[in-house]
Amino acid sequence: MPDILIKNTKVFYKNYLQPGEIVIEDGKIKKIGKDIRLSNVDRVIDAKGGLTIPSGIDAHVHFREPGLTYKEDWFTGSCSAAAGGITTVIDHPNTVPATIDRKSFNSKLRIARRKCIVDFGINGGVCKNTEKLSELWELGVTAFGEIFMAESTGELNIGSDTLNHALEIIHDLGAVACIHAENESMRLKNQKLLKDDMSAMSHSRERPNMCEAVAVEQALKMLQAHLMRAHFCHISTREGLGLIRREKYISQKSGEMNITCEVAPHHLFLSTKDWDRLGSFGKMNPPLRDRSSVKILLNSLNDGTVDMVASDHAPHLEHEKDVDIKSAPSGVPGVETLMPLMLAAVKKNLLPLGRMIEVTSTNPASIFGLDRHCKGKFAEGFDADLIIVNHGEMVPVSADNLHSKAGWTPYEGMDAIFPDITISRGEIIWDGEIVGKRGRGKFLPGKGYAMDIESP
Ligand SMILES: NC(=O)N[C@@H](CC(=O)O)C(=O)O
Ligand SMILES: [Zn+2]
Ligand SMILES: [Zn+2]
Repeated sequence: MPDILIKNTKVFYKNYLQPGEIVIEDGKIKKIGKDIRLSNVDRVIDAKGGLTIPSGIDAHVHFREPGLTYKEDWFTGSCSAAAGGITTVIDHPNTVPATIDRKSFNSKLRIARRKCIVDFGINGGVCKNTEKLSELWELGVTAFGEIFMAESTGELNIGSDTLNHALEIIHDLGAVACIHAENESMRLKNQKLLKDDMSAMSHSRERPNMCEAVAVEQALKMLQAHLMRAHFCHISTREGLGLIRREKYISQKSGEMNITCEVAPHHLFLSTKDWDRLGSFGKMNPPLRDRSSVKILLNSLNDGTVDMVASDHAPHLEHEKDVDIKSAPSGVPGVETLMPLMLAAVKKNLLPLGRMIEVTSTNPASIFGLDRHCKGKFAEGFDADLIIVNHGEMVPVSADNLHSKAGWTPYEGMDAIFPDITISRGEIIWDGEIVGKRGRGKFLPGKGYAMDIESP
């Protein structure tokens, strides 16, 4: 018997927004159609004329567990995801311990399996552990990285020799390298020059546009040498993006390389203008950028140069952030507001709904191989990972309504459209409150997974 029939809804199907109905059975989309008559179904959801679209896949979160659970843990992080319409996350390795070998990977996996309410992948860390990368790959990491070219939370940054060596190994494994591109020596120089500048804006100056662009260029040179594919995390500048655009154009012609990139919502919806309002709460890496980069990021999301949006959900507590700009940790929470901000952007005609679905679901699934787990496609036979947006009205973001342990948001008061219902593999996990069970989230192993290697 089918589990759910969603009726009286609009779907984005075959490139059109059209009235439709969806039947869900055994966690999968069984049928998409119109006027579907079912004699027997467990539950009928009346979407009241609202939208039903794919839920989000957030390929860049820091859920902080193990080690930093006072900031976030797999349960609170995943509740935050569910309430914001995200049903798959990929966790990044700068936890304590960092996810850099069998032991740390297995312990993170055990915790996530016990606590996570959405489906998840785990990325492998890259530091001096180059001899451990193949074992991490076989354990089922989704991808490698973020690989830190400059200092950020967790001190996992590596020099160019190690990076080059690691890229070679990752290429041989057939895995994807995710790169945090900022140039460390330029940052260090600026840090010295700016040591007495206590303005919040000094963080943007310490890591200027060129700091990203130079690192992107360095990384691209290495990738060219290995003829390998890679993914750039949170690209934030017109200069960095310009280099990626050029590379994409050339490699598309030759078919030799395949570069993808993401932008973070804080680089799309905030800018250096927000330093005044946010102070040290606006500190993240790469930093807030001026309006000219912000505009280009949005255009590039529309024209296809930017492949996806990922939150870089990096929670720190209020009291940790509420200190001077130099002492504050970098990072802002964002997994719960990613889809709501994007839906509001669609409503404001900043991008079409179809493109939003591509950059929040289709593309992250294909880039990180989650399509083999039936993710990222609104089609019969694929996982029923959906959000229902009944009302679709714009509401101001309020930290009081969010589920992260961070307890604050850089988007306070900004327009957003939150999902009324989030469905993960056919189960309602959010309907105004969290109803998904702790530990229901499924581990989605990467392509290198050799099942027998994992310890019990
Ligand atoms: N973005 C940040 O400023 N911080 C991230 C790490 C990172 O993505 O660089 C964190 O984990 O806190
Ligand atoms: Zn980063
Ligand atoms: Zn990050």
